[in-house]
Amino acid sequence: MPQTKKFIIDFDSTFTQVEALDILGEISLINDPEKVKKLQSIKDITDKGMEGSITFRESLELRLEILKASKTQITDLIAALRQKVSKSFERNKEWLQENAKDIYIISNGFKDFILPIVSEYGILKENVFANEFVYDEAGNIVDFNRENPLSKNNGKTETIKNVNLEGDIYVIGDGYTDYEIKASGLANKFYAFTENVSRPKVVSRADHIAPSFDEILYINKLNTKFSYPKSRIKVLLLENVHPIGIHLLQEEGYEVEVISSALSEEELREKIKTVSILGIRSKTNVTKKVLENANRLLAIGAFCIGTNQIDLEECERKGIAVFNAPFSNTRSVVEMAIAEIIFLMRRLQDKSVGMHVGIWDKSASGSFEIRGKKLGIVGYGNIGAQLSVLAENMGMNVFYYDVIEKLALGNATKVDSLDELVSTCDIISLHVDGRKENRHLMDRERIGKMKPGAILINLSRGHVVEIPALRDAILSGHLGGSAVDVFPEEPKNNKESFESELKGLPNTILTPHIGGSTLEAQENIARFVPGKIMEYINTGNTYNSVNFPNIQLPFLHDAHRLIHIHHNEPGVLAKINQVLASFNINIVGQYLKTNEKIGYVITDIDKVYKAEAIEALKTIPGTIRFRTLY
Ligand SMILES: NC(=O)c1ccc[n+]([C@@H]2O[C@H](COP(=O)([O-])OP(=O)(O)OC[C@H]3O[C@@H](n4cnc5c(N)ncnc54)[C@H](O)[C@@H]3O)[C@@H](O)[C@H]2O)c1
Ligand SMILES: O=C(O)CC[C@@H](O)C(=O)O
Repeated sequence: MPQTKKFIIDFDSTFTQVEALDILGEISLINDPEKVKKLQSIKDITDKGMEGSITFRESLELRLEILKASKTQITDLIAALRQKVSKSFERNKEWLQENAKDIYIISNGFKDFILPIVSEYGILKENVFANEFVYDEAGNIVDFNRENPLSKNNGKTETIKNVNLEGDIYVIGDGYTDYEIKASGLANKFYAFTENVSRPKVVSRADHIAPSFDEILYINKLNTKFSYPKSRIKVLLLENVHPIGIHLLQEEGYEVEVISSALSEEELREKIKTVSILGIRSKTNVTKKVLENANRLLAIGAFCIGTNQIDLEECERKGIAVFNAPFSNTRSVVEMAIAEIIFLMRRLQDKSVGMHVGIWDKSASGSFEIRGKKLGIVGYGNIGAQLSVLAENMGMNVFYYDVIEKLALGNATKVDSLDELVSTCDIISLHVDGRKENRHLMDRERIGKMKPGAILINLSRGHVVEIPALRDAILSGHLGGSAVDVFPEEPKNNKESFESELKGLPNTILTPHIGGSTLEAQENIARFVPGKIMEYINTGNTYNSVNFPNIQLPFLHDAHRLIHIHHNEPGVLAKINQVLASFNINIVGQYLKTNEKIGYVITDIDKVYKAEAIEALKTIPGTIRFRTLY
């Protein structure tokens, strides 16, 4: 059935993210020595007008007086505004084009720049109501058409009266003048549009607060492109995720909450109730107890490599996909390992600390080159293998041990047992993953097997080394030194103090879990992880997921996508297809992948089907989670 609602949309800060006259000011005042002051005045006047504390006509006169703009600058303004259309209108361009006859732009802005922008979204010229500039012969803006009702107070209301619209009329805007349309009885509903700006005086009068245009389409059951409004997807980002990650998720239209530290189990258990996407680093433990409350959670992004802090099995059982950044910080860790090997072999740490308290200890005793020394790498994964290449390039002899078969890079030599590796190498560097079984991999006995004077580096996970045993080995002089970046207990944030038995030991470098903390690495991670999550939410792709069967799906064209996550038990796919057949639904494409615990079935179907079919699919026995994409 064709939709019959009419939408009146405001332009400045609603259809576009910005106030056009502010941008015009940036252009026309570019060479004005008082530009900053004047731009601020324009903004202040705009706000006063929007809040209703000065009349609209006053605000217009005052701003044009400051702007002193010209026709050629309007052309530049149009180019700038094209880049600033609000994301949710951009996302729903097709819908606007298809429903153009029911969309009206009523704005106190100017047709001169509004028409070129909105016409690209199919909006009809005759449905655009706005002011008009008056130019002099040289093309300078000298006034506005004072006869146009929109240049006067209550102009929007007057305009709508003249247009005489019929049917249900919904007003979407961020300003007081938009609310006034509803207040004067000319519209059924007023949606305060808060995607770009939220004005308390306006929001408090709204029938509905709309953080995006998707939201308005969704509540009016007009959503044809997105099955669920992104603004209803709540993201919680913990532990100082790089601002790029925050920005990308906000730009996608999600509601993003940012907390700089990790949360305790109890705090997270409470917070998680309303969260759909959780972003963490290494210090937030996502336990079974936390997950008990995570009923809206679709995905977790570990903005790091390690995922041992997350109960992956429980996530799988609840249909929560987990993604990490397996490569983004590996180079940073390797560079730090190289630096620490040199530092410890030259005892630079102690020398530097001594100098700071006035000790001049010029001696070669206990200081060695790294050239020709034996480096033993435990765990020859992404980090271990890169370290192997760099260390060899610096003249070290590299040996490694891994529990699985790994190709030796360069001249590195694979060793058959960990004990053999630790007892023959001068430096042992740990790069194993954080699985539980690796707890105390370097225990007292194994540390005891290390060569006298050898060095132990741990940049992997805190539980891998038995800390009291390491302390004793250094104090007794059995080991020549150590560098430790990761600890069994780490402070949740930079305000909490650090406690460890390793504090104050000789030739021991202690760092606050910063192996991957370079700006390059954090930026890479902040781009990679949101990218994976958004792909999963938007297309169902699970490629690179840590706990889900990996599927790389084709783009969705002219179909709806059913995403069905179920316990891996016999017959679920058959039941899905039985339901589809019983509702006479045509399958366009179907993809299935399972792992030991779950099955992941993606079915693309023709767009027309009965809503009951979806209900039937949701109730198939064994279903963990079901969602629809279109
Ligand atoms: N300090 C930091 O800031 C920092 C930064 C990034 C990664 N990390 C940690 O570094 C470690 C390595 O990361 P990666 O990306 O190279 O991981 P990876 O998964 O690519 O490699 C780990 C390797 O260790 C091997 N392994 C596991 N247990 C082993 C054992 N008992 N003995 C021998 N080999 C074993 C695995 O088979 C695998 O090849 C992880 O624990 C990760 O969490 C720390
Ligand atoms: O940045 C972090 O918190 C974790 C870094 C590192 O341990 C990782 O797993 O990538």
